[in-house]
Amino acid sequence: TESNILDFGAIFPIKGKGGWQGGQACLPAAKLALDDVNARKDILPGYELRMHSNDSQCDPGLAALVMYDLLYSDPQKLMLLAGCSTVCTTVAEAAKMWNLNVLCYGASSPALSDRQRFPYLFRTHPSATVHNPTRVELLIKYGWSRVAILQQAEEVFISTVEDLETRCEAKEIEIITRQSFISDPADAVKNLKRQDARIIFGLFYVVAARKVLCEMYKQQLYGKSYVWFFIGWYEDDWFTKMVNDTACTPEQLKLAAEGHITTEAVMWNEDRDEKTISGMSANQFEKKLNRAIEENGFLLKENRRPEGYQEAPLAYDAVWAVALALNKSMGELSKKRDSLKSFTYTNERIRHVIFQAMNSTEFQGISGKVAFSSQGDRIAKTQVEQLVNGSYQILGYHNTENNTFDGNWTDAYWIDGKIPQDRTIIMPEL
Ligand SMILES: CC1(C)CO[C@@H](CC(=O)O)CN1
Repeated sequence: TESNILDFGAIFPIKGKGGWQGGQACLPAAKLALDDVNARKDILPGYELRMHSNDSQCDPGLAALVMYDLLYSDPQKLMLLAGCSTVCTTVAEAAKMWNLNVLCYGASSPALSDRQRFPYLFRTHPSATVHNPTRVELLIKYGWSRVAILQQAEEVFISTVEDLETRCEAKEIEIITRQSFISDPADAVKNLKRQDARIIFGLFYVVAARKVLCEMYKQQLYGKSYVWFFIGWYEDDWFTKMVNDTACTPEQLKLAAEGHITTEAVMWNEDRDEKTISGMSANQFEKKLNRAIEENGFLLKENRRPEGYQEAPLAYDAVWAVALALNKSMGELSKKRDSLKSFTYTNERIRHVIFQAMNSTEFQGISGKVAFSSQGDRIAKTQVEQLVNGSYQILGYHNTENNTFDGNWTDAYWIDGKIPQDRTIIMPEL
């Protein structure tokens, strides 16, 4: 009966033209989690969790319409899930007017870590700033204190670089120059060369990254005297696939790319065989996910994974976080002879009970330990890789909570075995 059903809304970016269409893998993942939590007798006993979803196409305007429809069509929703930074910004900013907590599984913008604008927002997707403690620790590890930054002029990279600069200053690491470009990096790369930049952080989307590689090749800003840090969530063949969107051949891009280091948030539990709260390991989840993606019609086209495959564990764990928070809230409310069934969009008290429950979330998910900071940000590990002989090798993991590199760290590979210098060393006249 309706009385034992708990409803929440979920907005997925599926058929969009721009932005991230990660709903293609995240919606199937969320459905898998729904089946799993409803099969558990020890979670929300006597209740069934039901998800009402729609497509935002990663468009904030459409998301506002979809959210309005979800809120003004029965049954009433207890909270909202969303993906895409632009959509999460719109939904999280508006939802507070309906006393709804929001959980975003696919939003990386640092701007969302703002409790003033987004008082009831949580994210299972880490902020893009999660790379920065790792970037700084790598500089310290290899003894570099003079670095440069090259970034695309996009909001997510601008605010990430501001956080990176603050962290570098705190560790007395000099940022000799910060170059940005809209779509053509040629002049920015020329300025890096002019300033004799050797250790360079690159923050841009993958299409721009290919253009940067080509400029690195043409301007000879690669090889044994340079260390480039790129973002690690581009697809593995991002610099070898045959698309002629740059003036360089794949071989030239590969030459320029050799040796670069990447950082990325861990979204699949690093121990793929570890049992998680659902009883499944990440490997077992992946098998079920592939079947679920096919059943939802997002075929693994010419076995290319649909967009959002990497983030699917974040959506799966988001539904678990909802179930566990509502379960905890139910317990709290029953002590006061109250229940979630008395939630309304004007009821601040129950919103606060759910917020407190979500705020104290901590469980082992498919994406690793799920826990939130005081701004609702996902606390996550990062993975460090290096491109060696054309393929990515994992160097290790960085635990950003205690700021340590995990146990089995593999040292980086340097041409002629020498760590590149961060500046030209003027040898004194002997
Ligand atoms: C790692 C990435 C690709 C960063 O963008 C996220 C989407 C967004 O922030 O809009 C999805 N995950």
